[in-house]
Amino acid sequence: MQPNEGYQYDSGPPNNGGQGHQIPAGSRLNQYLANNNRQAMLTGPSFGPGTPINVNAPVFIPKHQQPQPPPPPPPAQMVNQFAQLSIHDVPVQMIPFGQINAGPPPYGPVPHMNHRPPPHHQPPPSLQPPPPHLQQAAYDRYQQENRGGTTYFYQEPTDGPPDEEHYHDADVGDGCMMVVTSGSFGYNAPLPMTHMARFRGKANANQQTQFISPELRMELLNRQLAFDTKPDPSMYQDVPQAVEHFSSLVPLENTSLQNQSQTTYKAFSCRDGIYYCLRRIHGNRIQHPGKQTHLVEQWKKLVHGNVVPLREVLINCRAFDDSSLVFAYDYYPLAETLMTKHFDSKCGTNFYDPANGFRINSPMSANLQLSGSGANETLIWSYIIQIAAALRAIHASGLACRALDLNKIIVYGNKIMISFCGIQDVLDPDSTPIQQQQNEDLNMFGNVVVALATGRANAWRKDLYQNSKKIIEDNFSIDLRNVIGFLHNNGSRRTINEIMPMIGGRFFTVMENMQAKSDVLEGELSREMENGRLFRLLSKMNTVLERVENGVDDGWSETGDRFMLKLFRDYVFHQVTDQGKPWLDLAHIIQCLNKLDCGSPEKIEMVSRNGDTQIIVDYSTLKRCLDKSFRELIGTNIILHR
Ligand SMILES: Nc1ncnc2c1ncn2[C@@H]1O[C@H](COP(=O)(O)OP(=O)(O)OP(=O)(O)O)[C@@H](O)[C@H]1O
Repeated sequence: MQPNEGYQYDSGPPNNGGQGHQIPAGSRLNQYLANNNRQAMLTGPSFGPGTPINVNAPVFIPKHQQPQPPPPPPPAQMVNQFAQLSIHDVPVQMIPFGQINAGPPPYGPVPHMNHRPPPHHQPPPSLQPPPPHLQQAAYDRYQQENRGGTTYFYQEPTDGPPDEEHYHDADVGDGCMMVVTSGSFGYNAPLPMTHMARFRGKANANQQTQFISPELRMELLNRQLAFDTKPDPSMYQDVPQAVEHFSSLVPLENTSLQNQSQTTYKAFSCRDGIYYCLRRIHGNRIQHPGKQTHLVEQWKKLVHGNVVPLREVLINCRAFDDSSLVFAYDYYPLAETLMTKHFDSKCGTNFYDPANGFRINSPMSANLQLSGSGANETLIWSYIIQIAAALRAIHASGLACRALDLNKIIVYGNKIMISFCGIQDVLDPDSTPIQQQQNEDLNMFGNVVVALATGRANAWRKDLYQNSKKIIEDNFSIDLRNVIGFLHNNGSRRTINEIMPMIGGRFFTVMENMQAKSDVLEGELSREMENGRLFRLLSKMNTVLERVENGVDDGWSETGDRFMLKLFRDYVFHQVTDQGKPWLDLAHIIQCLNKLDCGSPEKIEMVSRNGDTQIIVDYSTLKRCLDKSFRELIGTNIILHR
């Protein structure tokens, strides 16, 4: 290796029994180091060998220089601290569905990495595919049980993870990996399910301050799982593989019922790689596209936080063996309707797997329960404010919702959104004046509030209304009664803006709550943003380090800039104390990586494992080494998948 600008090295120290290389007193190097950071030398801890070098982390001690016999294990405190910061390191036992079930293979494209290990690179024994008899044994370990129409595959209890990582059965959902429901629902969840269940372990203080909060993480993981669900094609023979540019259709409701006129699916768009919510209108042929769909463009332009955006309309679509009308909306994973949330939950026919947050409706939920717990007044006001905001935007765009009921309002996190807008305008182009249609929206809005307040989905019906009024008078504030009275007052001309004075100060409460949530999320985002940056840096480093060959250059990883990076890797991750104990400190790792990322002028001392080479180098040089090596890689024979 040639000396390079920005770093120096000497020819390597003699092996002096773990004392490291002594920098000669009076040498220019010693003076340089002494002048540079005198203060740190006086106060900083000396972990390194021999002369206390002015670096802000212990010097890497080559293995053969460590004192013999091998030191006792590091103090529990240090190890624990590091372990607490790591993701659970318990080996996760995952057996692909294809190996536990003689049925169809796992669905969806299995990512194929095309990884070709070099000839001398043997996978560790644990990664070798198990012999057939062991595969059978793996299959045998899975028990099958039918509970309430849902078939669970679960693993017989084994020795389990180490004590400190023990999860209660409820946490891992009986090791449940695969959920098949009777009838038409059979979702094959991807393998990460098992490890996601493990994330449910209690977070400790360190995790809470340094990483995303466990509740939010679980919520996001659950949503991710919903994105990843794939349908079982053998059970969904009537669901097409593709609908124009949409593929991987997953029913979001029971599609096997008789006489359904509309059904909903999650689908993946090959155009932009995003999931959408498709609403199919069965057997609907559009005779005059221009006339019937002229309001679609206006709906597509409507952008509001409480309205699910309409993205596309497919007319006369043949994918379902008829002429269907398909509306594509943004997809919100695990969103549920107000009907499901407040009226369905007690009937017990919805399936919810607490281990992975996987939620589907079972076929039994077809018989909707019309009574439920409803909602309390605070929640109802929050809904009123959000629905009013949505209607205000819709009406201001010269449109009317025309279909507003408990099934058309979805709950996503702590916000609610009006879904499936625009369908009515295409199905039933109406010549009624828009004010009248908007007035009708207010009536339907009133119905929703009455239903939520009374806990009966049809409480607004004429024959039940007197009784409903009585319940509301007995249990809710006069302000809420006034709002309902205003929304149901057909006698006068009304606009949605008139509801504002009735909402009054409650508006600020809802706004403050949302602001608080957004602050929390922003805080989480800023932490994760830093993690993402360091992850990219680590990925870059690891693609370069220990690469067996780069094109024709066999010694690529051991020479030049890569040699520097290897020493740096040891400096960052493989530090030991002067007693030879592993020195584990996440703060050190993060600090080093941050300095590398920004190319700090600060210098560090790196020592090769055999102790022959000692290098003083600044981070900016290391950054150049990394960038240059990575450029060399992508400039030669690497195929980049973006
Ligand atoms: N934009 C969306 N993103 C994700 N899920 C959605 C979206 N819009 C609706 N859903 C979900 O689609 C499912 C279909 O709705 P649901 O089955 O309640 O309606 P429906 O029974 O078809 O209503 P209706 O009785 O009016 O026909 C619901 O679980 C709902 O949460």
